[in-house]
Amino acid sequence: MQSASTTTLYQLPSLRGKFQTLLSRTRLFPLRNSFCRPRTRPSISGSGMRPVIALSGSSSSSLPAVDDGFVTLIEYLGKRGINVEDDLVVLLDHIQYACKRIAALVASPFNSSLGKQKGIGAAAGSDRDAPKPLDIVSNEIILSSLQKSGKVALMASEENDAPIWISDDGPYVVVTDPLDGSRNIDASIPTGTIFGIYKRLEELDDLPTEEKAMLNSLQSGSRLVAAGYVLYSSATILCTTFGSGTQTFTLDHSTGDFILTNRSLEIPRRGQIYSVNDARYFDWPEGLRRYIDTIRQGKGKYPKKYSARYICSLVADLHRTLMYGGVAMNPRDHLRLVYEANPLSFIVEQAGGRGSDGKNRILSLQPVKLHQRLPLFLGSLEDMEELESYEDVQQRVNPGYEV
Ligand SMILES: O=P(O)(O)OC[C@H]1O[C@](O)(COP(=O)(O)O)[C@@H](O)[C@@H]1O
Repeated sequence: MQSASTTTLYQLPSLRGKFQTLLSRTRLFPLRNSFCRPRTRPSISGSGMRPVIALSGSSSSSLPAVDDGFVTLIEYLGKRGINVEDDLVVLLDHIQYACKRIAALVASPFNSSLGKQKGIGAAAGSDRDAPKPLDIVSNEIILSSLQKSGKVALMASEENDAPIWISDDGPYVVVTDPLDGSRNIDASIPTGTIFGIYKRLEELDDLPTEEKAMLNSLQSGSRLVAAGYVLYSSATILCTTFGSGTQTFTLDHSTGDFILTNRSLEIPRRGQIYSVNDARYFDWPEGLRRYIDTIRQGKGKYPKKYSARYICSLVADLHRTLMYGGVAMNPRDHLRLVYEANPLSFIVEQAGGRGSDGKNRILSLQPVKLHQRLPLFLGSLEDMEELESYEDVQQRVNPGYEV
């Protein structure tokens, strides 16, 4: 029997009619090609292990020389950079602003008055004057920025049961997890914002709002035109893709700008690190146990003993994996396809890696529910191939864990 994560929208009888209509109205060519100039991957940035500032006057750069050697996010996106559509530049400008506000919030000494943890003060929604948890505040910050951008038709967020329709003529759809890893925030463990950007499906404009909002939110990850995450850690790092490689920008606190630090982040083909919550070992399927036991002992295809690293904060675990290689995983049905797995898989693929549910390429899955959960494996190409060769790696026993 097919699992929920591999059932296509088309196969669900209740949605089949709507999906047929959707398909007949939807252009089938990849939308992202219309947003970016042809892929250029200048060699200035090195392997991705050590981000470098883009220097002016580099002969290998396709960007024009700049006076001081610094390129901001907006300059990078604009006409003198990779030249994405103006609407997308405006949208990214608003998203980066929201993320800077969230960065300030998570680092603020006044957070206790905001109630970092769910459950401090009254639960969200039960008391108008109660302090709100930071993930709810972050959600409001992002929503407000998207509304002000004038470029967004709808936002679908982890924090809202249903997608929020913003504007009939906004050209984009934004999916987001506004503050992932927030369960760790009282300990100042890194957190992150994840976002993915689609084109609004104009073919659906005549449908009732609720219906078109849901169908727009359930677009396959293969239709993403851009995706990104922001890591709130010792540095605040914005990692993006517009379908032509993966770039990182680091927040310069002195100017408030995200500065390009790596214009072509490439994940090593093979790492020596696995990242998983291995307290769950006895709930894992046999294939996953064998895989982890093998690489731990240095008996896998790469004959070195692997190390374990697990922060339990998805963006941080992924960022380290992109930098150093290896595989980051959560084998149980926990992480969400629409606003976590899809944007992050797009980024990983654009960096030369792979995103999978243990069997299928994430970007080939058709979401059927906004908050659909699935096992998630992200990492270096060779590590991912080796892991998937064990076949039985999806954790079916998922009792729900307290911590
Ligand atoms: O409990 P597990 O299975 O280790 O899951 C940890 C994962 O859950 C997350 O905290 C997200 O979970 P929530 O969406 O419930 O906050 C990730 O940041 C982290 O990678």
